[in-house]
Amino acid sequence: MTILLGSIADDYTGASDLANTLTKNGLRTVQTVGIPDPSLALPDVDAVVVSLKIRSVAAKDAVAAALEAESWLRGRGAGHVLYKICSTFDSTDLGNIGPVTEALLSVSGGHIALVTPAFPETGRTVYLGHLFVNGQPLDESPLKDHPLNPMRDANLARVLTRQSRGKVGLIDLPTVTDGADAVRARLDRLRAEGAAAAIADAVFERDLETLGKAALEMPVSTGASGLGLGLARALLRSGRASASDGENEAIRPVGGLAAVVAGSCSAATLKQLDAAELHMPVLRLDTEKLLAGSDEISAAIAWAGERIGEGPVAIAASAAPEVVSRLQARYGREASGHAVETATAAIAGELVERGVRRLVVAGGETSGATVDRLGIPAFLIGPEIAPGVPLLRTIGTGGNDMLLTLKSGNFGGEDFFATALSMMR
Ligand SMILES: Nc1ncnc2c1ncn2[C@@H]1O[C@H](COP(=O)(O)OP(=O)(O)O)[C@@H](O)[C@H]1O
Ligand SMILES: O=C(O)[C@H](O)C(=O)COP(=O)(O)O
Repeated sequence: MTILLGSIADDYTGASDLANTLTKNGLRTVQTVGIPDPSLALPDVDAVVVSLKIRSVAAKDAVAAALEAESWLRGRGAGHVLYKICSTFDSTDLGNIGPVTEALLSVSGGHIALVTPAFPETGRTVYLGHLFVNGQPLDESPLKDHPLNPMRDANLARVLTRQSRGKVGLIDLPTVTDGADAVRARLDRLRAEGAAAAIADAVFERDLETLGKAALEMPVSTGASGLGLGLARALLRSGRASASDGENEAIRPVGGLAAVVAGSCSAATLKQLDAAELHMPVLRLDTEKLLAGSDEISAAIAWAGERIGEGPVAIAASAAPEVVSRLQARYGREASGHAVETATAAIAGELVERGVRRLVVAGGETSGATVDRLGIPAFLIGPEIAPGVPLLRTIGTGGNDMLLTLKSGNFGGEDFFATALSMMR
């Protein structure tokens, strides 16, 4: 298998989001979970998105995992590697967007990385280096209350500088509007001034097409699905890739029971759970009792066992910011996050043991913990359920196929869970 484009995603929902965008824009794409075992038969594709769970780990560990994935992707022919980060630039001052970007540059011969989280289709735009989420500055959006990495600064050059060794420059919207040559010239000037990365403005898809065309001439870039759109379209327009119809066997029914497991505490997910409660049983986990040592996992499985034969059920740890803050104040941010992820993953594992074959998971870290617990090696990309969220079909599970949806916390409309379950047969 020789691929054109490789990507290293810092969480699993972000990986499926990007895989969805690449597929929609004509690239045959597969999503792997980490570096696949050599025995795994992957389909012939143009792009591979390697899912890693490195958004919230120590920078040195994120760098090591990313470099291993980069080497695997280059070994399969990837001429360009996109480090896929969150469209809301989820990170803390301790990394990892800066350290991983600089590490990828150091091994690829690249000198400067174009960086943009813009993804206008989902309301993420960048202007003068400032990120806006549905028109709100990042630090005034719900992302300011994220459980693991509250985003308190909309100026991405400042955010990236705080976690990078090199300087961070800006490619402003007028330069982007002047086209790919102007972007390249700006990158050359910034590199000459000692910059290792440049935040690029983007408000419309045409800006992403310009940035993708410019970025593709370099070995590395960093961004969200919007930059993936630009890279895909640049590959097709250059003739290096031929458009695929996106048809594959991902949508073939798997049957079995169905469930939703939610760990995202985003405003979107909380609304989606409230809407789901109108048409399906929803269990809200008591995370205080969970962390105090009560066997909430067994209780949740017993609750599900009484209901799941009648139809899909949802089990959610998700809670409002003030509830999350209380738990974090008592047990610590990282410890409570990890404990809850471990619990929701264990619940998902027990549900699959009891016949669930169609599973919707809400949350990036939550999805990573769950997919790792289920031991899934890779996914085929199915149809889009909502912008940024595709249906996925497992591969490499010995014929015991499952359909999954790994929903980015902030994505999807209020009826997302009903829509996803209706498409997963
Ligand atoms: N009630 C809760 N209290 C504290 N942390 C929680 C609670 N529910 C979920 N979490 C944690 O919050 C984090 C949510 O992150 P993630 O799954 O990536 O969602 P998102 O996609 O919205 O960022 C996870 O670490 C999860 O374990
Ligand atoms: O928003 C994005 O770019 C991706 O979908 C993503 O990274 C989602 O991460 P989350 O933790 O599920 O919000």
